[in-house]
Amino acid sequence: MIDVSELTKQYGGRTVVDRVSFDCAPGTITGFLGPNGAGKSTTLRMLCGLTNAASGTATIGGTPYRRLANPGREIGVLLDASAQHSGRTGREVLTLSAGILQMPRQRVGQLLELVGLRDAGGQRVGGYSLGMRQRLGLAHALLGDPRVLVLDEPANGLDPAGIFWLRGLLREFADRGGTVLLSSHLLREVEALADQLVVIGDGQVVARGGRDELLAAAGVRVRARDRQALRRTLAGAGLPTQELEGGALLVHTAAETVGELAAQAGLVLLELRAADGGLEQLFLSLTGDRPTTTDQAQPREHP
Ligand SMILES: Nc1ncnc2c1ncn2[C@@H]1O[C@H](COP(=O)(O)OP(=O)(O)OP(=O)(O)O)[C@@H](O)[C@H]1O
Repeated sequence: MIDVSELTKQYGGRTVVDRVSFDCAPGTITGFLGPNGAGKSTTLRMLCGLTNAASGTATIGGTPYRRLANPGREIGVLLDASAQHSGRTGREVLTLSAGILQMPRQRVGQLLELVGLRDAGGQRVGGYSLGMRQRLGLAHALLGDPRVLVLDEPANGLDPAGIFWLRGLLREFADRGGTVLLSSHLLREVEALADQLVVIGDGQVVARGGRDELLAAAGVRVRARDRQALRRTLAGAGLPTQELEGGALLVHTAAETVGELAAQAGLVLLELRAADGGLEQLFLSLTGDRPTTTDQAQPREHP
């Protein structure tokens, strides 16, 4: 369990993280979203004890990162995949860390296999692509068999197959009771992966909650064989509708509610899904910013 409470940070007299609070429960994946410079990385760095907070607290299982006896066994962290020793091989990097974490050496081979670097384990990290460094960073984060993962832009540099693989890996980790917190600009990625969302804009949390519940605010697109009957049914349940192109209706409620009402009324639905834009619309309306919707984000360096 991650618990962030009233976390605040100033740089040069400017508040860049402003009383940020949220928590992440075991078995869930939380997406931490916000435009460039919103304060995501700074928040994650404070959570992982890399930057001091001006005020507020951040704990992992009730303990601040710096007071964890063997942090790598509790929390796996990947904040900057490019910050790895370029002169060592992937296998050496993991073997050194396995020693520090007191993990059995055979775990190194297992993890290289898991992240798809079995054949590249003997190559120097300096020759790795960004996607390979990201995979190595994930192996590193998973090395101590932690219950919590904190990942800053983990999909950066991964190709579509890599992103698909990452999704499965994180979902399985959460399904086994792990807690995942990941930041991303890639809204479609987060939409597909996270069950909880924390949206930050200008240092402040502007929305947080279940993904489905937050997306319901963006509305549902529904199309029935008999549009007028559907409109009457929804209106009868106190749900006003708006006309969309293609004969569809926009309604502000959960898709499940629309489906149930339609079924009760014996209506045939031809389409029922989150309204176009989904998370992107939500993000824009909350932060007034333009998100990155393709895999173009670049890693940042932190002084
Ligand atoms: N070490 C630092 N010194 C001074 N200002 C900093 C430092 N680190 C971050 N900032 C500033 O704090 C603000 C928040 O930065 P942060 O990196 O946390 O944002 P972010 O949401 O992670 O952005 P991005 O998505 O672009 O990585 C920015 O205005 C940034 O310029």
